[in-house]
Amino acid sequence: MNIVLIGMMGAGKTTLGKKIASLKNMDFIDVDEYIVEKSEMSINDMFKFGEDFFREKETEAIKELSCKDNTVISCGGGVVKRKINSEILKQYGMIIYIDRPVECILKDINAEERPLLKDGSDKLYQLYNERKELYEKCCDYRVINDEDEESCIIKILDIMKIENEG
Ligand SMILES: Nc1ncnc2c1ncn2[C@@H]1O[C@H](COP(=O)(O)OP(=O)(O)O)[C@@H](O)[C@H]1O
Ligand SMILES: O=C(O)C1=C[C@@H](OP(=O)(O)O)[C@@H](O)[C@H](O)C1
Ligand SMILES: [Mg+2]
Repeated sequence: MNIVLIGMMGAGKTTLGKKIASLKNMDFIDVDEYIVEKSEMSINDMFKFGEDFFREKETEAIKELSCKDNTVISCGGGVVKRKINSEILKQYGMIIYIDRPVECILKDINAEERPLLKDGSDKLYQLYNERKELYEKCCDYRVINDEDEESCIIKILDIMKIENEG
């Protein structure tokens, strides 16, 4: 059984995914880190070739993860933009949407590391509005992450417990 984390950039997918995996003795894969390692290029550099260049690599990476089991897979925020990605991820396991308010995200995010935010943080509100329906449609569970990391981890562990018992 795999856990797939989706949600906006800065929602906490990478941070929470690592912690959940370690607490539950599961493997951890961050799709962005996987792509960066494989292509030996930073995400920022990939975006210099256009967003599609990165999205192709993202779809390729997701396809390659099909052999995974007992793994927490943290995706990049834009993974739901391509229907094919959502379809593949649904087969991998339980999809949890980490829904963190944009105001909270803005306190933590380093916009320089996120190429899509180069035009300013208003862009984050725009992306949130564009994507929230896609996240909701793609997920099995939605977790509101508006407190500290620990509170969100407890919510995710509760969902995993319910799934295991059910
Ligand atoms: N409640 C919270 N949940 C997750 N991350 C949080 C929380 N509060 C603060 N943070 C910080 O916000 C940042 C989230 O970034 P990251 O895990 O890279 O998100 P994502 O992978 O979704 O883009 C981290 O620096 C993390 O320490
Ligand atoms: O939302 C997006 O389109 C993106 C989110 C990033 O991942 P995180 O959500 O882990 O920050 C990364 O994949 C890339 O910068 C594009
Ligand atoms: Mg991440």
